[in-house]
Parts: sequence; structure tokens; C-alpha cells
Amino acid sequence: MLRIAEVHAVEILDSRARPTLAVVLRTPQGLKVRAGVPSGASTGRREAVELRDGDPDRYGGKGVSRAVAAVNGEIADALTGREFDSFREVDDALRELDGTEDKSRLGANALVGVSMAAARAEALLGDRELWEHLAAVAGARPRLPVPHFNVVNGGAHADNPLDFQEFMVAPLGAPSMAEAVRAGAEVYAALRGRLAGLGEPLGLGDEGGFAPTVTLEQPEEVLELLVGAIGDAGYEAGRGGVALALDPAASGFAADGGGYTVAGESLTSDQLIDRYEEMVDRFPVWSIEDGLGEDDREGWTRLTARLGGRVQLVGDDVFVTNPGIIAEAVQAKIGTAALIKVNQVGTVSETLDAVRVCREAGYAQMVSHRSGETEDAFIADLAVGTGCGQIKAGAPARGERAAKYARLLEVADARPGLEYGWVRAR
Ligand SMILES: C=C(OP(=O)(O)O)C(=O)O
Ligand SMILES: [Mg+2]
Repeated sequence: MLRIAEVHAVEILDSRARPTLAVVLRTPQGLKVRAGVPSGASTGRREAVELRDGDPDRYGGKGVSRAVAAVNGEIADALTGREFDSFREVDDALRELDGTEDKSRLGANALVGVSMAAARAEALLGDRELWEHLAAVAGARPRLPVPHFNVVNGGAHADNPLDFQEFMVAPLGAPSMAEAVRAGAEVYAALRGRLAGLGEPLGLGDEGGFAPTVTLEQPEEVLELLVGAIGDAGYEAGRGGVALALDPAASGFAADGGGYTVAGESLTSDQLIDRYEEMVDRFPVWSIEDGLGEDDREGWTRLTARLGGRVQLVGDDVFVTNPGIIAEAVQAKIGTAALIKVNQVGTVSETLDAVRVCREAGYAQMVSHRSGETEDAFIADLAVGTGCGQIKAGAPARGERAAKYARLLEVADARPGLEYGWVRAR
């Protein structure tokens, strides 16, 4: 039973110095919880709509005063003093109040902050850790996820020539959460040394990975560098040690008339698939997210048929954490896994529904941060609670990313019995 005494939003800044919301929720028992709302840059077209003010004189139109006002006005009026059986009922009330398919009236950023806070309050009221509560609600077996550290940034997350957005290292073979985080940090340090040796500036992209501007243009050059850095740090590059994962975020370099442009070269979908196949042959790449654009559904089906047996194919822009869209994609044989982002669908309970649809279809899941983050580590608990076995939360540097890894370490330390690692979806 969850009774809401007060819900209140404050405008804060995210990790890109853009406004977002912090939501504070109080219960009559004197409990106070807080949630920070993340925000993406390379968003899928069918994501739930983040409400921005559009006033060019404030934050270039990116202000959130309308979303803040929605929480402090309509949402607070509707929820305060009410008693709910569960946070799912709070989510239902939020959706009903908003009244749109895409949550555009009150804003998915307003809704998701309240939803996260409600889930957190309910966990505390039941004297449970958030991950324990989410596991109970989802009917899942909790597990510590393989962290995917985004160590080189490009695309929409960096001002550099790299078209691929994310180059990640994933310690699939680590024996524990603590060893996985250590591997991520040691590879990051080794990579820093290699980049310095190349004369690259050591500036960072939005997710805390390096953003080389001078010597690297082709994705294969970055993969080669990463294999070198993994070796420098004393690890084996591969599934038994530290593997590689990509999020090209291909919608970001899709050409207008169809096809793609990578490092100035025009490629058809099939040529880009050939290129991925060569990467998988040459490098220990174990997972590719958004290898093709969200509108290239036929290409996605061919990509899945060709590479789905060799490498995990994760849908992000193409699935947008939407249970209905994922169910359609399963029918169309698109991808083998889904990225799971709470703000992409706009409530925690719909996020758990998306995870369930994946699980039933034998699709793997990777819980994800956004490129604009706060210090809130909700997704660490979500990853553990759903037992999905995978998380991506950026580089092992910068407070807003490190906070997620810190929370995973804290859970691992408190519950030595929890297993670490990736799980085959079926
Ligand atoms: C985390 C991502 O970036 P953003 O938050 O900008 O969508 C992503 O594309 O997976
Ligand atoms: Mg992505």
C-alpha cells in the first residue's frame, strides 16, 4: 500500500548542463525519496515525448519548466492523499491523467520521475532494497549484470570524426562484479595511455569515454586500439576476458535517400552488414546495438538472419523500450535483444512489461543509462532486479556514470550470494 503525502519536482541540471527534473516524493510515514530524470540525445522517433519548453530565450528552448509545472500542479493534485495498491497503480494513474499515447501532454520526463520515486518509496515501505522490490514485482531472479563501459565516444555524443556513437568494453569473463569494474577501470587507464601516445587530446564525450579527434576515423581503427588497451591492462580480449560491444546508433549516419555514410563512404544496408561481419571476424565484438537505422526494417531482418547467431543484436531506437513495438519486432525477426531505458517508455511498470515481453520471446535485455544523466543510480537496481545480466552506464569515470557502478558494487558487497554475469536469453 502506497500513500502519497506530497510529490514535488525541482528543475536541476543534467550531466550535459541541460535542465532536467528531480522529483521528491513523501509519504505520511515520514519517508522521503528522490528520483533524477535522465535525457537522451540520439533518441528514437517513437520514444515517449520529453516535454521541453521551446522558449528560445531559456536554455535554447530546452527548459523543463512546463514539465516541472505538470508535476507540481496536475500530477500533485491527482496523486496527493491517494492510496495505491502498488506503484503500477500510480503509473496507471499517471498515464490516464496524461491521456496521450506518447505521454506528450504532461511529458514523459515528468511522468518517469514520479514513477521512479513511487517505485523507490514502495520498496522502502516494504523494507526492501529497490532491486529486491523490482525483482519481486517482475517475478525475476536477481543477478549482477555485466557492465558495458563506453570508453570511446563518437556520433551524437562527441564532436569528433567518429560516426559510430559508442565503443564499449564488457568484462564477460570476469569472476565477479568487483573484478568487472576493476577491469573496466584498468582498460580505461590503458586506453588513456595509448591515446596520449598517439598525440590525441584526452577530452571526453557525453558518456565519459574518450573523444579522439585526430588519428581515428574508421570504426575498425578504434576496435584495434581497444584490443591493444585490453592487452596492455593484462586482460584477454574476448568472451573469456574482456569483450567488445558497439552501439553505432546507425540512425545517426543514415543517408537521406537510404543507405549510410561511414567516414565519408556511402554504404548500402548490405554493405554495412558485410562490414559488421568483417568486424566480428576480426575483433572480439560480442554485441552490436542499432547496427542499422530505425526505419531500415528490411535491413534489420537481413542483419538478424545473417549475424544473429554469432553476435547479440540489440534494438534501441528501433524498439524504444515499448512492449508493443518489441512484440511486433519479435514477429518480424528483428534483433535478438532489447535495450531497456526507463525514460524511453515513460514509466517503470511499462519498462518491466518490456522486459517481460523480451523474456517470453527469448530476447536478451541490456538496461541502459542516457547520454544526459543525473547521479541517480536507479538503473543499477533495475538491472539487478530484472536479472537481465547486462547494463551499460558509460565510462567508469565521471560521477553520474560512476554512481551506477558504485551502486552495483554496493549490492555485490551486501549480497555475496548474487551471481554475476551474462545470461543466455533462452
Ligand atoms: C544511451 C544512448 O544515447 P542517448 O541517451 O543519447 O539516446 C544510446 O543511444 O544508447
Ligand atoms: Mg543506443
